[in-house]
Amino acid sequence: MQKITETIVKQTISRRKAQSHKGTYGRVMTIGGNRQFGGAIILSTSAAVYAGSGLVTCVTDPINFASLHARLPEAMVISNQDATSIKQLLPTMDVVVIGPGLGENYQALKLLELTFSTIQKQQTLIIDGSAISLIASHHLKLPDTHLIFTPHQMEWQRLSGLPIKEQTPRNNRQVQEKLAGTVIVKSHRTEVYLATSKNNWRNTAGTAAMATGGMGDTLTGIIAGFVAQFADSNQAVLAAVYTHSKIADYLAKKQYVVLPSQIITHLPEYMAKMAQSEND
Ligand SMILES: NC(=O)C1=CN([C@@H]2O[C@H](COP(=O)(O)OP(=O)(O)OC[C@H]3O[C@@H](n4cnc5c(N)ncnc54)[C@H](O)[C@@H]3O)[C@@H](O)[C@H]2O)[C@@H](O)CC1
Ligand SMILES: Nc1ncnc2c1ncn2[C@@H]1O[C@H](COP(=O)(O)OP(=O)(O)O)[C@@H](O)[C@H]1O
Ligand SMILES: [Mg+2]
Repeated sequence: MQKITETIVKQTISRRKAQSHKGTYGRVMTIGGNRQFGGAIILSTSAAVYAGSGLVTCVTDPINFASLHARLPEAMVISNQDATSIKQLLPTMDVVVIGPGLGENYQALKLLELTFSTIQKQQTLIIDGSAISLIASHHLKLPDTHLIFTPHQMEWQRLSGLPIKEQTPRNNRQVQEKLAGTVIVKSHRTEVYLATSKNNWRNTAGTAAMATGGMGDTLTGIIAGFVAQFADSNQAVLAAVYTHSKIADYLAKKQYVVLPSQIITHLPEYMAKMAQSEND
């Protein structure tokens, strides 16, 4: 196992070029948030905006529009029932996140299937939460695109068939090869199995102060923002995993629990610090 450290973050986050605009920094679509789990997609979308994505569009149940906009006027919205707009806009995105708070009912399944049939080869699809559980329970065929799965250990058990005790690096890698995507197995020491490299990676940051609902939803937005902006996708994934946990470690010096929204608020400052020390 290789260690994910701050060096990777410093190598990944570069200073912004003066001659740039929002189009330079990537388009992200976040899909999820039913009536029960609106908070999950608000966290994912907020993390994508605060991580620096140029333009972010959230596809969710319209019941979540007002609460999302009250916290994050920067995000655009589309109703999760508006298949025409989704089909039209999804192919223009660099990165799509699906799953945070999506739920597992019939409507959620249809939205996941629509996403799979609309996504293009050159795009990146981050698959999280309910979307992972739906793929496992309905044995869905995966689309031909750049896939990033972000299961916690229980979701990984559902998707891979490996009980948590048998989730060894060797077994995880075997299933990753079948899925043909990058797999991030989240735990107290998250592991990353990159699709285009044989190296396996383990996070060196993270704290039990992160063990609270919405923490993984937040990670999806950070990964989306980093992949949308930075040239090397593998580096971007590793840097995102570390950044999420490192900000939590910093806040946990003074806090018993760290809230996902606090990590989001601290993203721009941490990223500026990393960009300044780019070549240190
Ligand atoms: N504010 C919100 O709207 C929230 C919505 N959420 C959404 O709720 C849906 C269901 O996700 P959940 O993860 O809650 O439910 P799941 O039923 O998929 O898994 C949760 C259970 O898995 C077990 N588990 C074992 N190892 C674990 C590990 N390493 N990390 C986490 N859990 C582990 C725990 O017993 C835990 O109760 C997802 O769509 C998710 O995005 C959650 O993220 C919680 C917050
Ligand atoms: N004890 C812990 N130590 C380090 N990181 C943790 C710990 N507990 C949770 N995390 C991190 O918090 C996130 C939880 O993700 P997940 O279970 O999907 O949350 P949710 O679905 O509620 O948003 C993961 O990134 C995981 O690595
Ligand atoms: Mg989760």
